Amino acid sequence: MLSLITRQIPKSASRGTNARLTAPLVAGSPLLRRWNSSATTEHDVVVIGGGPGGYVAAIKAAQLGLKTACIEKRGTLGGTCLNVGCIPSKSLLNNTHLLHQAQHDFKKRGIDVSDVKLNLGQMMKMKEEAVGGLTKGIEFLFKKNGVDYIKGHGRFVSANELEVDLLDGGKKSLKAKNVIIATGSEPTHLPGLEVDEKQIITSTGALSLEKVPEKMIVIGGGVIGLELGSVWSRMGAEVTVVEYLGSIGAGMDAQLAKAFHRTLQKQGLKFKLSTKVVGSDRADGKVQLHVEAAKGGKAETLEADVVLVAVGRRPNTDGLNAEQAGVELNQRGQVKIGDRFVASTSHPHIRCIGDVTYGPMLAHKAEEEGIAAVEDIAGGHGHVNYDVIPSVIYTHPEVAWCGKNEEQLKADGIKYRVGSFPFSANSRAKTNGDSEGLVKIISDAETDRILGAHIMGPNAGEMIAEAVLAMEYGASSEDVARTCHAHPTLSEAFKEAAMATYDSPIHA
Ligand SMILES: Cc1cc2nc3c(=O)[nH]c(=O)nc-3n(C[C@H](O)[C@H](O)[C@H](O)COP(=O)(O)OP(=O)(O)OC[C@H]3O[C@@H](n4cnc5c(N)ncnc54)[C@H](O)[C@@H]3O)c2cc1C
Ligand SMILES: NC(=O)c1ccc[n+]([C@@H]2O[C@H](COP(=O)([O-])OP(=O)(O)OC[C@H]3O[C@@H](n4cnc5c(N)ncnc54)[C@H](O)[C@@H]3O)[C@@H](O)[C@H]2O)c1
Repeated sequence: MLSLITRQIPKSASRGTNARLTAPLVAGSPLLRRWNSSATTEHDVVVIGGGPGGYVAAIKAAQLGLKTACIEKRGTLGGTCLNVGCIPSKSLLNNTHLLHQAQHDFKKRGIDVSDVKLNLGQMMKMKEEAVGGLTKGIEFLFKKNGVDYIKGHGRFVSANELEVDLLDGGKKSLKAKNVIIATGSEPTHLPGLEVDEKQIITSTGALSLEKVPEKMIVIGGGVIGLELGSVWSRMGAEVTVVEYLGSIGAGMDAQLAKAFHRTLQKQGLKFKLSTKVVGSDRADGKVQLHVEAAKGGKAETLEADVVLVAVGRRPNTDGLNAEQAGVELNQRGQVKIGDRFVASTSHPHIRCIGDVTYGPMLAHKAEEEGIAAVEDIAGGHGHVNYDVIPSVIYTHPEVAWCGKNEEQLKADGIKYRVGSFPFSANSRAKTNGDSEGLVKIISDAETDRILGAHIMGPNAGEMIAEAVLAMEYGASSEDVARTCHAHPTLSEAFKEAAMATYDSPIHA
């Protein structure tokens, strides 16, 4: 029986209503006429920052008929994500995966290739082409939607006035009825390790190394460390990940974190968990990294050609002069926001979204917030359901999750049931010879509502969309298990894991 209770709007909705825009803005609506009839040349919305949060907000605002400008200092649009984040890292992840397959996997599949070699220059060129194409694509979207793209560094002069140091010289002043701060984040540095982006690097340097280092140390076993550690390991570097905590994966479900750790070890990555970095030296073209047990004790020195510092990112409000507009930062440097993304109690027309404020530092989270903030400005009800924001680590296998993990539910005292299904019992994964990992679904012990989904496996990043949709609509595990899934697909593993929460799966 399908449980009716699970069809209700999730009580998890944390801001606004579940409907995106309860009062839709259509051409000719009084709200739009009010914006359009404004005689002044000031902008209705000025967005500071052209990353996924900022550029999406700017396009949405223009689509809603608001006169919009977006200030970006980088010289290209797309922010961290398109320029030095999601996109270039995924290009390298995809191509190094293919390289690894060609070198280590093709033979067993009956594909004989010889002399497979890395052409690093060509791989980087393809990455740059992907970045160039996509960033220019946003510029095109700005033109198409009539967003004024202002290239330069923006700062507040007052709550309604901004000044821009233009990239090609000179200054420009803008008046704004509404401002959206979307200035993103920057890599966090570690004291005692001076970043030069050649030997001691951040993720930005790790996307553009000119040769494969023999030995690479990655500080931080979170998302960046594992993705970019995998990239360079596949290209032939000996990679050691030094992680302060006792597990990898920056907060993923503990069972999956253990399985993932074993898988990455099998792929050749080495790990030093519960280990902290206490200093570094440089000599003879090498970096000596001094580490010791996190809780004190055994000390040792590790040596590497390149050290990647991947210990998190910090919100970026440098040179924004935000205090001028009553904007406050918390202890972590994040812009404090209240309801509806409002960033200044004295000036409610100033909003803030994306990495520079609370929440997971993810491009899709920034985008959702960008749209919701603009819908709020336009008089609708912007909404982001923070309980169903997916996370993906794009290694191979991928790891993806959404909602709560077992540790969080235990801490919250919520009774739950777990259903798991291994890809080794999924016909498509077996046929593809790519069956490492599992799907794990956690549902409420009383209502069967899905509370969390955790996947390690091929294409986990695509599969998690099913969990996100199910959770957004408040589905039960049984709803998913009784939904027909095509055969043979990896998604059948998702169905069987759902079945396993309340019954026995068929194929395991
Ligand atoms: C290596 C790496 C890989 C990543 N991979 C993924 C992934 O696969 N999936 C995912 O969801 N997330 C990923 N992320 C995270 C993602 O990039 C960020 O969450 C996302 O870019 C945040 O968007 P944003 O718009 O808030 O900020 P940003 O993308 O940081 O954009 C902010 C922009 O504002 C500009 N700016 C700052 N101050 C000013 C100013 N005063 N005036 C004018 N312009 C200014 C900056 O130049 C920047 O371009 C990755 C990050 C890194 C580093
Ligand atoms: N696929 C993706 O969605 C993706 C990819 C890359 C980055 N990002 C985003 O970028 C952000 C930054 O990524 P990240 O990997 O730098 O941060 P992270 O928070 O994911 O991981 C940082 C890791 O470094 C460890 N650490 C912190 N200080 C340390 C120290 N002194 N010594 C050793 N270990 C230490 C932490 O315990 C943690 O495990 C993340 O919030 C992530 O959401 C997302």
